Amino acid sequence: MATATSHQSVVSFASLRSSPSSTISQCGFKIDSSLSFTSKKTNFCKIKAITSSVSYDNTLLSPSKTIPDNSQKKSNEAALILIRHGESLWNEKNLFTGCVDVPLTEKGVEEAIEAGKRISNIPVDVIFTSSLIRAQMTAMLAMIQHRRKKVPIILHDESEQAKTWSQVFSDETKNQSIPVIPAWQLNERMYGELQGLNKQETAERYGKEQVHEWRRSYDIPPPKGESLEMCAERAVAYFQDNIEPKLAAGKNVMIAAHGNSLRSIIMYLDKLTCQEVISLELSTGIPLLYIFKEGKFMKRGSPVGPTEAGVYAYTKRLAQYRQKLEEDSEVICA
Ligand SMILES: O=C(O)[C@H](O)COP(=O)(O)O
Repeated sequence: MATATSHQSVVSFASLRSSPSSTISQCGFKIDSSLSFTSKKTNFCKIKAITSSVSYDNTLLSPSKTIPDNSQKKSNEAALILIRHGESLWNEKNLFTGCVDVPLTEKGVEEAIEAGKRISNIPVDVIFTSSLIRAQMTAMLAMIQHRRKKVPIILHDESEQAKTWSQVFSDETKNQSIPVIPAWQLNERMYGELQGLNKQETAERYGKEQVHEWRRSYDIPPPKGESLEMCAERAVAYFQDNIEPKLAAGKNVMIAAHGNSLRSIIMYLDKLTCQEVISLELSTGIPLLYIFKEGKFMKRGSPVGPTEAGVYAYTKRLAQYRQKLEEDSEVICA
């Protein structure tokens, strides 16, 4: 169950963020108002080179015929929902997990369902997840709560055969589906030789400060693992290459990923410094909403519940979408 405290910790952190035009210099990269991300240590071209564009069946993104959904029209505005996966079996055991692929606990399942209720009136046209099961379970469980009742379908593009064998041959069915695009670039940071170790025991062995540095610093990697900076190089580059173009085309996007891959993306969206990102903690299963408009990301906090009026007042488009859902459910109930 999501707690008020965890929600508050995310929201209160927002007040610390720097102004939209701030420049990050302390940690070797600079973000300007055009939201470019360049690394001093790692050339941006190199970042681009390690990511590849996703290819998938675009017809799954085609507009619904039954709901003339404003979210489907070309627009300069779109919703972006970020969700850290629900509690995993290794979160429960307090083990460093990283890229080890463990499922959700029952509590994690409940958190994902609760997250889904919170965003059930917000349009979602395409979902990106990491390639790890805890993020995929979270995305699927959240989407089954959505009032629009579209079916999330994982797009397998690992081989030509996988693509061919998973084709859908009905336009109507495609219109009632949401493509789910898995990407390893959104995976949790690779925790190196800490994977599988108990967090408390590791702190006792190496000292609290050392372990805190490994877990939260920007550029100090855990032994043989990825620092947040290294994780950002793949996660933010993927976001820029594959997710931002969708938002720019007016598609509403949900990303289900991990504590550190999302911290790196939030650092980019909120233009946080490497000092500020140290205190950014993401709770499991708490959705965060951004509005992408005219090339800028506006943080809108965490939707508290499906009926919370405030969220829908953020933009006319969200309000219209919600109203349409209300009208449609009245027709169905009548
Ligand atoms: O990989 C892990 O162990 C967790 O998902 C995130 O861990 P952290 O809070 O130590 O970054």
